[in-house]
Amino acid sequence: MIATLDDLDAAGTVVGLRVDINSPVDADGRLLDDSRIRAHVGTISSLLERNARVALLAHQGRPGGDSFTTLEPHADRLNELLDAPVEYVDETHGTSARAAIADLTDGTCVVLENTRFYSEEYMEFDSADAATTHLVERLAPVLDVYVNDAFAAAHRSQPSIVGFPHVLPSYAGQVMERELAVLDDIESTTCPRTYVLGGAKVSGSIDAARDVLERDLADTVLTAGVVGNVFLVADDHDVGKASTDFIYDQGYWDEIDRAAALLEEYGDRIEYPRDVAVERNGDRVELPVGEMPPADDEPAMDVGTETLAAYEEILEESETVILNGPAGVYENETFAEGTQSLYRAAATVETSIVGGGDTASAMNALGIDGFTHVSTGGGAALALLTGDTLPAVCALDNAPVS
Ligand SMILES: Nc1ncnc2c1ncn2[C@@H]1O[C@H](COP(=O)(O)OP(=O)(O)OP(=O)(O)O)[C@@H](O)[C@H]1O
Ligand SMILES: O=C(O)[C@H](O)COP(=O)(O)O
Repeated sequence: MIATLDDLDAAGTVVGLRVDINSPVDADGRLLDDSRIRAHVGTISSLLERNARVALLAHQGRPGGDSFTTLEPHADRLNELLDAPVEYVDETHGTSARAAIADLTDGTCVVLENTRFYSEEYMEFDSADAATTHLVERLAPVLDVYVNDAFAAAHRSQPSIVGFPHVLPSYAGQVMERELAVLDDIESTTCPRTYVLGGAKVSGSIDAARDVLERDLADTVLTAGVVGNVFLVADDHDVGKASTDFIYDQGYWDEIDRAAALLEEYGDRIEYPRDVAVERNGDRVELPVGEMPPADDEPAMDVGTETLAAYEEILEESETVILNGPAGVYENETFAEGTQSLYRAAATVETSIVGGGDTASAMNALGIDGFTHVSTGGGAALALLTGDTLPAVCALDNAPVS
């Protein structure tokens, strides 16, 4: 049984709080979306109001990636959102970081620097070995307890996620608690239950599709995005050179056989696009499957209106819908129609659960709300829906009791 904040005597306690505020940023590192930062305000405020002393741990981006930046903008945004003072230190476990933690007073918070600025954080360990990393060995002695609120990174067995629970009394934060309560209990939702698997996480989506079909969790799986294109190819349709090259370049070519095997076994419960919207000289041109392939330089960027009509009919008959990943390249307004229409239809279903950091950002960008639950996690939500045990949850489950 995982301990929660209800079990923590917070007053005067130095709390190492791991959150996931990994956010879209522009070329200058400015925040483009603060959904994940806002999602953690409840947990942070609750601890500060109870006079805890909070050291915030988080990652931003991946080494070498475009969004691999400092957490200073995140600390500035938290300062705007929280009533209590939020400091920032440009270190994670060095002397300045430990001094900043020692200087905390009741009800104050310091944001430590991006955990992934240190190479060990981007490696995977079991909980015991993670506890021997520099990050954990240097920070644990200056912390009293650890709280993990970073559901969106819960599928990563990295030191800041699984190391501290091996050596400190540990608790789930409010986001972690809420996400597990919803996503780890899909069985209790009512049927017919439809899954919409879109976006670009093809391997995880096919894992999830197989799992929910094998476990009879899904009455229907609707595919869209790159996932939908892979299923089109798996059923011997030619999506055109541009999208075929994209699938290959993303390393998803082997997924086509896995998708074909799923169609073979569960074809009556899997839907893929009947038409796609391709980009032709910058315009949106819809092509029914029977008229494909498009020209070599015309990528399939969205699902078409015929597909949307068919999918929306299935959603109208559904009692529960779980969605992960957008239907198309929603960042480009010309190809946002599929995501907008499909997610608006999904929001009218009795129980609607949205997974995915990108998907949640898409919902905000497109002004779509009304869902029962919007997860902060993409890969983590998919892993949970696939029946995987999340390393973060396993570590919390085995943590020493305070
Ligand atoms: N047909 C398509 N071709 C190429 N890219 C697509 C297509 N459809 C959707 N995408 C891209 O998929 C990306 C989002 O997919 P992803 O699976 O990462 O979503 P997510 O799980 O909600 O996000 P995350 O887990 O990364 O927070 C978007 O950037 C979008 O542009
Ligand atoms: O954005 C996410 O999915 C989480 O923050 C995990 O990030 P990662 O995929 O870079 O580990």
